[in-house]
Amino acid sequence: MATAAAISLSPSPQIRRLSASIATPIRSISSLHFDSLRSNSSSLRNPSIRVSASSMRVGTPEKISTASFLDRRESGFLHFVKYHGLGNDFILVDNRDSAEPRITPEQAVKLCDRNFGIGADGVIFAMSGVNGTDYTMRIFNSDGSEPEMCGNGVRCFARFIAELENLYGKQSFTVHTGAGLIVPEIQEDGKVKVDMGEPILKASNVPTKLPANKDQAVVKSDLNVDGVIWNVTCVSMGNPHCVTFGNQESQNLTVDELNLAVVGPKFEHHEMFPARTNTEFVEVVSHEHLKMRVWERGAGATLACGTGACAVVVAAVLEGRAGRSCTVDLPGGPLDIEWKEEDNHVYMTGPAEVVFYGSVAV
Ligand SMILES: N[C@@H](CCC[C@H](N)C(=O)O)C(=O)O
Repeated sequence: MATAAAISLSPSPQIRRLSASIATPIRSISSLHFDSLRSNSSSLRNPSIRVSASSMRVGTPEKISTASFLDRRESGFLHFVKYHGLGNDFILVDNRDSAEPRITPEQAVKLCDRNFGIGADGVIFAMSGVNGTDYTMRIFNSDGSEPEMCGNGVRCFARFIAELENLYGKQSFTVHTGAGLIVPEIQEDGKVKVDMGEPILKASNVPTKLPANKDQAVVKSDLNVDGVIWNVTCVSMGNPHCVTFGNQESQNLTVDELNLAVVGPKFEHHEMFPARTNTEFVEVVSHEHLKMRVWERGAGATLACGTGACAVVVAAVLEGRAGRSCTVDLPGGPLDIEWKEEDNHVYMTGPAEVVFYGSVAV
């Protein structure tokens, strides 16, 4: 099977070294016979033990101990677990022994590549807690930028920590993120409910340069995108979101008809968003049911965005389109979102699943 030949070499020696080393994981990962992980962890010590990509079957590695796999510390290798939350997928790295991410943003870009790498929307690092929190979560987007928060990612993070620490049943953790304190709770059914904190509406803190209303928020404002006037509401869930339900041509979007790849980047890089933005395009199905597609800052079209779904419910309430408790359908599946009146916090509930375990030479 071709491996190294498929790797494009970059000009800088550092990146060249990385490119060459990625040749190993591509062969290893594509050749892992996932069912073998259940009963024979020796295949992990020698991932090329099974070399037939055509025989690859993906199974959930129920019996393997994540902790013992990730405990291995051969220099030059990064052991990871790939997770997804409704198809929003991440490479999870045990980084509890260091205050710096174990790979660089440039390496993250390579690993996230869906053709030449592992393939993911981002890399998440599980680190020790600070200021009394249990853990710290950091994340690199697939373009190497570092966002403040990731909703689907923090659900995966909670399940990853539970695996690392051999914890079962209901568990909750305090997690320090760039968006402040986030509290995920693993429920008995395996889903994760996350206290996502309070939404930020003050325009300058979202941040957006769009003119704010008297409450300093941007709600149902006009945004000119290449001559089309969109109605947008801007919400930060620690990271910036621009939520739209329609434009001058179509007051109520049919999201399946959108050409996301064309319109998404125009929002992301719009001059009104100094830190770029995530954008959610939303269709109101009913007062408790919304459907959205997302263009993520630094990752493009993804199958789901947890912070985005939270921002959508906040925007829908502010625009009087929906109630505080909604099911939000994303391309990868539904999330339950509640913006609680009592504490002003947004709560998100949804799944997080292991996809596979792997090692890459870095
Ligand atoms: N998919 C995530 C959001 C990840 C960060 C985002 N791309 C950004 O740059 O803000 C989620 O589930 O929230």
